[in-house]
Amino acid sequence: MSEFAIPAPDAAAREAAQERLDGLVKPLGSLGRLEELAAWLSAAHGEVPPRPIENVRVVVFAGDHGVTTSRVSAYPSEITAAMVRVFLSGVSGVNVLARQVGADVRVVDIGVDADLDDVPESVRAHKIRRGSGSIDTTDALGSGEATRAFDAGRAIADAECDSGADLLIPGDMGIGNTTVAAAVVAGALGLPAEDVVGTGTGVDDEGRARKVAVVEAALARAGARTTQPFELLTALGSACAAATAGFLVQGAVRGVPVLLDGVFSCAAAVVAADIAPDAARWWLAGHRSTEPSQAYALKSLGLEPILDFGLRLGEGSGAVQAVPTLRAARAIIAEMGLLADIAPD
Ligand SMILES: O=C(O)c1ccc[n+]([C@@H]2O[C@H](COP(=O)([O-])O)[C@@H](O)[C@H]2O)c1
Ligand SMILES: Cc1cc2nc[nH]c2cc1C
Repeated sequence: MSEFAIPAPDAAAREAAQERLDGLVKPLGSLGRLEELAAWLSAAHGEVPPRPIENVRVVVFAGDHGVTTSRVSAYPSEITAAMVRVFLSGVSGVNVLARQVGADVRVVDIGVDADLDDVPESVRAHKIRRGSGSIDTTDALGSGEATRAFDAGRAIADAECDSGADLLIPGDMGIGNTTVAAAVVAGALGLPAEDVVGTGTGVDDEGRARKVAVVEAALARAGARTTQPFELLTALGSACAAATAGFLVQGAVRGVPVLLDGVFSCAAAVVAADIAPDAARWWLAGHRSTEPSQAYALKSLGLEPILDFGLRLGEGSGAVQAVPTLRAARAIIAEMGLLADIAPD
């Protein structure tokens, strides 16, 4: 039994939605995935039609990863801290894409390997530590840090829900985090490193081989600890992975839909689903990343991404791109006419 009280989506609303969708002025089932999303949203909101999706919140979890010392990224780790300032100045990729759909973006320093004294205190309020251990040689986190980070993620989701969020999007910023995501997915699902490791920000074949070696060493070091989610986060994850997992679980506790993004949020989702299995009922997958471990994560969660645009930016950017599609799904069930009104008797 999970210790989290997660509400069940409304099965009667889902059924009523399906009935309405079947009666709309179109051939049965012809709006495909949009119909599925409309029914999902009706169940989440407990009403047909579901409410408009107005208050979309992206939270970018920023943190560093000790694996960068093994040259697993195409970019230096200093980019992580620099990008925090870019999010705050409003010119990152996700800032721009979020403005297109009227979504808010908040960045939180969970584990950046720098003292960001110049950024607002609210950004640093949930900081767990500077960086994380290099998982091939040592634990990512110290004792109690995975729980503290998980609770921080829950508190962040609570604050967003308290101020009226009706859709949560987890974003990520962390050089080296595709290596950690691959290790987390491989550890949780029992997969070989070779199958899950991708090219991240764009490493060459040698860079990818270094990533595989790091993940192999990390999995060997973690051993059977991968069977317990908080142990897995401690051994193979990071403060950001744990905080993102807490954010995803708390969205579900609050009954607020969550749109997962790329590889990092999906890796965190696999662990979050181990911690609170019913939480996944409140999650949709925004887009398909180019990272192989995201595909394994989505498969294990039974989620089919809404978009497949070849995005590999992270930050919540792919999920933000899927927001108009979710709104379109709501619009069809709210606004389309009925076939019965035009059909001959
Ligand atoms: O979301 C994805 O699927 C994704 C795929 C590749 C790279 N990223 C972003 O790039 C960074 C991690 O890439 P890397 O190569 O440093 O491991 C991190 O900041 C992620 O947000 C994100
Ligand atoms: C510039 C830059 C921006 C990013 N946003 C997410 N990951 C990133 C990695 C880099 C290198």
